[in-house]
Amino acid sequence: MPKWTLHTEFKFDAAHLIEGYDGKCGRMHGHSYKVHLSAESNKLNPSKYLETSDMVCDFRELKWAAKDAEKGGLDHGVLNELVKVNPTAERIAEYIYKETDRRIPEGIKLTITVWETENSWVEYTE
Ligand SMILES: Nc1nc2c(c(=O)[nH]1)N=C([C@H](O)[C@H](O)COP(=O)(O)OP(=O)(O)OP(=O)(O)O)CN2
Ligand SMILES: [Zn+2]
Repeated sequence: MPKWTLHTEFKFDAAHLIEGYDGKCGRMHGHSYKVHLSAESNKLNPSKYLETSDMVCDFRELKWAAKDAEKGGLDHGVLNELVKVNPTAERIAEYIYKETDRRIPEGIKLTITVWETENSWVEYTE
């Protein structure tokens, strides 16, 4: 069976605090988040910008979170307001997974990796 795996990376800057955290991370502060996203599929699909079935999904659909928070993304946003859960790296990765999954065709296996700092990252998949 054929298999395609897309990989893309992007960055966004955002503020957050971890609610209930006993320490410095409980105060509002910022991170330059890096996100790596992979999308695996056994078939190709049409997309918003291409009618023929020649893409797993459009790279542009995978990178929505890099957009300005005022334009539907997470960049320069306050994550506590945007993601509606306690914005640990784990929850941010889960949020990006769910939001990306609903924008792309069915049958694509996503894996999301979020770096909160250069040395600390989390991977999320379902
Ligand atoms: N499992 C998790 N642990 C922590 C998270 C998280 O999202 N998941 N988040 C934080 C804080 O957001 C904090 O800002 C990051 O902490 P840290 O890795 O310590 O980053 P620093 O840049 O402050 O690193 P130092 O080595 O302390 O300078 C904490 N834990
Ligand atoms: Zn933090």
